[in-house]
Amino acid sequence: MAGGHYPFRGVVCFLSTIFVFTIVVLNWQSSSPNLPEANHPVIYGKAWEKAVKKSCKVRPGGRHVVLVTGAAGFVGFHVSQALKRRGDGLIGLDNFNDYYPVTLKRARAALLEKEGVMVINADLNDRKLLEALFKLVKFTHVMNLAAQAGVRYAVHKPMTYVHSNVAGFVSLLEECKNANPKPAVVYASSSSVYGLNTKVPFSEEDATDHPASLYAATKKANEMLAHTYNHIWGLSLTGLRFFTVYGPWGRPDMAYFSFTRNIVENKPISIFQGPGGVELSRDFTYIDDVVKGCLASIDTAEQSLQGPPRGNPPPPFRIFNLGNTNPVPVSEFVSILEKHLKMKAIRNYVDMPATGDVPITHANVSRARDELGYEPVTELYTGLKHFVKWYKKFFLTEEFKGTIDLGNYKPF
Ligand SMILES: O=C(O)[C@H]1O[C@H](OP(=O)(O)OP(=O)(O)OC[C@H]2O[C@@H](n3ccc(=O)[nH]c3=O)[C@H](O)[C@@H]2O)[C@H](O)[C@@H](O)[C@@H]1O
Repeated sequence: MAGGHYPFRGVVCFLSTIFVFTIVVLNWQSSSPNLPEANHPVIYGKAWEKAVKKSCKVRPGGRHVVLVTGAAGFVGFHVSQALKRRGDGLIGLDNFNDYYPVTLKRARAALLEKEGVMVINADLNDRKLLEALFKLVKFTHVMNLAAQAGVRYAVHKPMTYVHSNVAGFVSLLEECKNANPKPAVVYASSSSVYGLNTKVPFSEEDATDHPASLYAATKKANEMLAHTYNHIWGLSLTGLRFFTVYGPWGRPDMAYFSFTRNIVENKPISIFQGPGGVELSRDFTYIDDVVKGCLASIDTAEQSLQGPPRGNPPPPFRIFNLGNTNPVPVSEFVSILEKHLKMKAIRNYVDMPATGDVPITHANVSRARDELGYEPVTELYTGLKHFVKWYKKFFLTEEFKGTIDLGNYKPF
């Protein structure tokens, strides 16, 4: 009797395994912080391919065809705009993760789309999509600005840094080395790789063996991974160490943005102090200067080796500091914000949390000056003036108020 039930039980068992598996996969997908929500639903369809090609068309004045990752992010948005405006063809990629309000990322992407730049909603780990893109378009360059940013958040969500900055970067490099032609790659590193170094200003030749945060460690990992792909596959790789980049359309998790918001809303701000009440200083660098450095890196990058390396020397492996060369204590930077906002900040001086900040950043940019013609020209006073003007327009004027809804967002 019981024996008669066994085949039936087998079927039930099989079906429930499938059911449980499906639930697990669906759950995993919905809990994945970086799950792309397709804004270009007909991926791989003819219309999609046509749109990709249109976005990548080189116009008069342009030379390159660039894949810009992190295009809906702060630096990626500005770099994409600058490339498009000078005639280069490009496609943007972004996973629109919700580390900070997605409304801001969508607003940046919408502006890009208006200017003819398609921004695809996808993650760097989406190998199928990358493969399809590289098959469809002969990219001359890849500008990798996609990353899980933020120094302090890494204490709370280490795995999202591993997912985007480490796994995502390797996935991208794999596709670059498989592509035909192989593009030259420029990627974002960070001043944080200098970590606990005490010798200032920071030079590219300095050792970077003591990262103070997991974020910094992933950026250092990017540089190391880049080295191996340069060495083994002959990919052209250029790393850019950005120094606290700020400006219009910036990141609400960063101090200049969150402080502005709090000052305007009459809320207190916390100014971190190091041991012994020492002020932290940052080499705040204005976005327009950084964009020039990014474009010059693309323009001066040698081609990747095409075909198997077969003992041919790889193109130069390059790393540049893109800073302002003038560190400013955080409280002085708050005073400048107060002037532009014509409001007083409620300042709370607090001990710096043990979440990975370093006392000072200060860039030596001689190498970038020599090889890229990089010259930071924007004083902090002027740069913050531009930022405050933008902030007032989008968050305080009747015309634009509400177009970028930051809700109750508070950075870590
Ligand atoms: O240049 C870099 O390498 C890094 O610059 C910034 O990191 P950070 O310099 O920490 O930028 P903010 O978060 O804007 O902080 C600026 C300064 O304000 C301080 N701060 C921040 C937040 C706060 O509530 N209070 C405060 O005093 C920080 O300690 C820091 O000295 C970016 O967030 C990183 O993604 C980037 O890689």
